[in-house]
Amino acid sequence: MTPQDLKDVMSSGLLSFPVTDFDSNGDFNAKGYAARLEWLAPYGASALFAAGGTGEYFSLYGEEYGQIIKTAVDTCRGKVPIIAGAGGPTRTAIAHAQEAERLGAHGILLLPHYLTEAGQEGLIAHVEQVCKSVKFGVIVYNRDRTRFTPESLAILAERCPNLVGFKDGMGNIETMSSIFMKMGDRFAYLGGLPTAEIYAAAYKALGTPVYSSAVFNFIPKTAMDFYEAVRTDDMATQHKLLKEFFMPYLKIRNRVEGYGVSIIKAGAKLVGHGAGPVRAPLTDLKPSEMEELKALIDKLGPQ
Ligand SMILES: O=C([O-])C(=O)C[C@H](O)[C@@H](O)C(=O)[O-]
Repeated sequence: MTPQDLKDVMSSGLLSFPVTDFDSNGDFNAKGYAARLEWLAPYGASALFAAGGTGEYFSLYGEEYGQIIKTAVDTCRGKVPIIAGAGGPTRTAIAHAQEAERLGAHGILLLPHYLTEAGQEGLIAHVEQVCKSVKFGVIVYNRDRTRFTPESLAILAERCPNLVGFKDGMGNIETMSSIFMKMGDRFAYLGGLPTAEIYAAAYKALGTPVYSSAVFNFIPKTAMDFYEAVRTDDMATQHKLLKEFFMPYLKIRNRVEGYGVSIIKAGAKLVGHGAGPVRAPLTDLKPSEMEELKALIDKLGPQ
């Protein structure tokens, strides 16, 4: 897939980030992961991000990365494009980006670098080195310590023709608006804040209607229904789902840092597609929280 093809894929529809399956020892469970992707692929997401944030990229080790990307690419070939997460230190991000390309992924999402603060010049060098290490398309993820100004993105767009996408995980309307006004259709834009449904209508009003859904992992039909309601400006359906599901869901999610991922694995377990425990430093939901989440899911009806 060329970078332009990746940009086209990212320009419409709902995208999602599958969780990564671990067995009871906490090791990668390729069989479970393949079954998960087989289950999710027909629901109509435009692309799936393997080993992204919700896929616990930050907890992966050694050869697991390649095993996860290979499983995703092999399982979804001909069904749905696979964009691989890659991030951390520049050299790690490059090694993973190149491995993902070799394994047949359709592009990468460049996740934040590790720990340290960095100025714009350094961030530009980081992204440029990763982009230049591969031929396929790159989407940059604006989050945490890796935050870009519109000017930095313009420099990167000039230097890196294969940088085709911008995923926002910050939710700063002024920044997002300035970036969109400066870069226009040079990038495809992805609203990717945790539980992106909450921001979907606002981002659409800014001119960037595409978003990624983590809840797609356990309520794929509702996630697609919500996306359709955003696409068609059906505010009644959006408000009903926000009120009845997403707002009480946020109350559980916001109880503990890191629950943004844990609650997705909890939901997958509750709907019979368990992906095993999260890895430390994340923690799993407590039994009483599982009960609360189950009650919310049950109200939505069959998926
Ligand atoms: O890195 C990640 O997993 C994300 O931020 C994507 C999620 O799908 C996010 O958009 C969400 O939680 O809905």
